[in-house]
Amino acid sequence: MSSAVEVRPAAGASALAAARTPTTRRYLMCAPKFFTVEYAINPWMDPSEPVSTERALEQWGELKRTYESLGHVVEEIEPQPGLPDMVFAANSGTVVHGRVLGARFRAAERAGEAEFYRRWFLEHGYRDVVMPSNINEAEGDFAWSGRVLLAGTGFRTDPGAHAEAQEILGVPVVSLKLVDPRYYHLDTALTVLDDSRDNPLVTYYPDAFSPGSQRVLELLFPDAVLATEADAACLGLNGVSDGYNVVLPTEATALGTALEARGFRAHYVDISELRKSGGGPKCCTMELRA
Ligand SMILES: CN(C)C(=N)NCCC[C@H](N)C(=O)O
Repeated sequence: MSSAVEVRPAAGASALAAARTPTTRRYLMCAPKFFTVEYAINPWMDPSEPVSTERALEQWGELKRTYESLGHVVEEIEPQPGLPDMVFAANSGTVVHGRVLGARFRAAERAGEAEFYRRWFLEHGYRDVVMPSNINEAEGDFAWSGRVLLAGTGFRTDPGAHAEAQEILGVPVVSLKLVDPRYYHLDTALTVLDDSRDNPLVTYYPDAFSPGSQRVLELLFPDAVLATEADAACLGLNGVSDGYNVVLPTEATALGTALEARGFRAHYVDISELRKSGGGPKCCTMELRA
């Protein structure tokens, strides 16, 4: 990572606020050129509700420009007709320390996306690219937190994919069980705010997790920012952080305020059209970690 700049919390911020350090990120995104909601594979999707592809493109463009204005590098993959959910790039690969674990989707409707992303990695110089045998929806259920890969299961990613990720990526994996179908992917219930090795921090909505997984999160992240039902219900936990700047859906102002009290800076984007498919900022953003 590069361009580390230490940012001090504003005067008057809570005593819990720490110095935050943003680092430049590389993201892979896919324009929602063919975005529609024509099937329902999660509770947010209603194919009878009208969807504007044009509006989705505008919102996605604003998200991309937000990252660029924060100094991040955004790569793009070509969208493909017939794959309306391909905009959710985070579902198609987990990249940690330059190693890539590809995706295997649970729904037949999304299965075709994985191969386009695999090819993108190979064409962009990635040599260590492994496609999984278990169902694994990539960063939808895998979140790198600096020392361990947090791994969700319960709705999409198979529990067996967690051991596979550990073996292929060579990092410790901690399994977490999701229990609320509205929060079907880990990244709808938890955001990594700081993925530095020495100071990892997350925010999460406890009720989205089984009691055992809640205890694991408490042990791993005793200082975590606990999100409310209202924060989660607008997909507020589908945020993207660079260690200081956190990009959140427009409606997630209460969560944004809580994060600012802890020394982060909230940036809001309207993702209302993409949310009709059950996605938010993080879903549209795969991080390419060197
Ligand atoms: C983090 N990511 C990527 C997500 N949570 N993904 C949104 C996927 C939405 C899609 N309609 C689906 O149901 O698969």
